Order: sequence, then C-alpha cells, then structure tokens
Amino acid sequence: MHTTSTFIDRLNAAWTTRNSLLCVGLDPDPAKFPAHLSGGPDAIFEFCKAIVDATADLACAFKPQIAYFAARRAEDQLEALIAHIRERHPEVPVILDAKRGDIGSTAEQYAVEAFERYRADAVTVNPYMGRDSIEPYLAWSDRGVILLCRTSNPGGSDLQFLDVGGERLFERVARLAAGEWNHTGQLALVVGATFPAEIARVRELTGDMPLLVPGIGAQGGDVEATVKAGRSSAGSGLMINSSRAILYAGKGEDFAQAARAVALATRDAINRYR
Ligand SMILES: O=C(O)c1cc(=O)[nH]c(=O)n1[C@@H]1O[C@H](COP(=O)(O)O)[C@@H](O)[C@H]1O
Repeated sequence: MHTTSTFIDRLNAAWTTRNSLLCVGLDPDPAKFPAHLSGGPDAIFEFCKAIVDATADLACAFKPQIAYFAARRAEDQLEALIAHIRERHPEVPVILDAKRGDIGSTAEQYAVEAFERYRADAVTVNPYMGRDSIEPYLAWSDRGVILLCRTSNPGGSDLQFLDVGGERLFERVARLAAGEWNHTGQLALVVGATFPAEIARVRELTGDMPLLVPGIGAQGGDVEATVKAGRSSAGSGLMINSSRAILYAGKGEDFAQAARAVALATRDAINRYR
C-alpha cells in the first residue's frame, strides 16, 4: 500500500490524473445529517462513505477532521472510512486533520496513531513546539506532515502576525518549513483561503511546496484570489479544502448527489484560475 511513493508523489499524481486541486473535507456533524441517516449506529461512516464515493473522481485529497469522530466515540468509523478510501479510491491521498503537537516521545505516539492506526497519507501538525516536536513524524518516510502556518481563523493573527525579529511568525514558520526543518522533503503548509496576501507571501517563501488551503465555502474565502495567490509555477501546488459547503449541500436522500454538484462546481471554479 504505502511502499515506494511518497505522499507528495501521490498528491502530484492525484493533481494530474484528476485535474483537480479540490480537497474534500470530511467533518461529519450528525445534527446536520439527512433525516434518513440520523440515529443509525454507523451513521457517521455511512454519511462519509456516500460523500467519498460521490466525489472521489473530483478530489485530489480527502481530509477527515478527527474531532468530529472522536467527539462521538466514532474512531472505529474513522478507521473504517479510511480503509474504505484505501480500498475503493486508492489514488486519493488521505490527510488526517488532527493538528497534533507535543514533545518528541509523545509525538511518536501521535505518529503511530495517524500513520499506523488510521493509515493516513499525511497529518496536520501544530509547529508551536518546534523542530523536535515534528521530527518523529518524519521517521515515516513515505508520509506527509502539514504544518499550520497562517490559519484561516480571525484569531490566527494574534500570534502568527507577531514580529519575530523583522519578520512575522508565520513567515518564520514558512522559511523553516521550506528550509532546515524539511531535510526529508516531507513537509507542506496550511495557509487559509481567507488571507490571499499571506498565501502569496508563503508561496514566495516556499517555492513549489504543497499548500493545504482551507477557508473557501463556509468561511467565505475567495476562490479566484486564493488560486492566483497560491498556484505553483506549474499552476498546481494547492489542496484547496471545502468541508461544510460540500457535505451539507443537500438535506434529502440525494445528499451525496448534491454534494457532488457542489464539488464539481468548486473544482471547475478553481481550475478557471490556475
Ligand atoms: O488544518 C486545517 O484543515 C484547517 C486549518 C485552518 O487554518 N482552518 C481550517 O478551517 N482548517 C480546517 O478546515 C476545515 C474547514 O471546514 P469548512 O469551513 O467547513 O470548509 C475544518 O476541518 C477546519 O478544522
């Protein structure tokens, strides 16, 4: 399964074969499920499986957010969902959105959780604790590590915009991630679609590094500005995530088809500006 190719190889292949920079976010909230699914013991799995099967050919990645599963004691459904993606859509990389961050010995356990238990291709990590808190994930040489850099939320500026000796903190993170921290070539960065000027700055600092860009759709980020600011030299380089706008596009029994229609329109809108 995870043999010779790296996360970044698999991502590159998915970008090309699917002609898509759209990452479909899997943030399942049972309160928003269509009536015919609510209450079932495997409702979270069934909901996500339907979305995955309806959108796999349109997606360069899937990004399950672990909190939505853990909050409802549904980690087994997350395992089953990722196993389903591996089996049915093996060419679509899975990013486990867990935003971990801890001392090295604990990070080793988080890496086992993400890469062995859940078999994710990549995991999101908070870089606040520094280089040795990231290093354990890199021991899994065929997986990716996606560091928070300039997050999409308004409060992201509280710390990420602080001046740290002539540059802003997110710029330091970007420079470290593109330089000395990336000795294995496994790193990527998160930059919110709600801040196109900072996407452009991070692109400038990181060459063609892959960027995970959440914030279009429900958070109101602008697709055109995001793509123009973030595209790599090859007109690629982005995993532009949308979760709620796709997941909850429809409320009826045809919810997966409604999700597909939004995913298709979003993929095409992104491609217009590459
Ligand atoms: O790491 C992330 O994925 C992430 C980083 C960030 O800065 N902002 C952000 O919204 N996210 C995640 O991206 C998803 C956005 O969901 P929607 O706003 O519904 O499209 C959620 O799963 C968030 O946890």
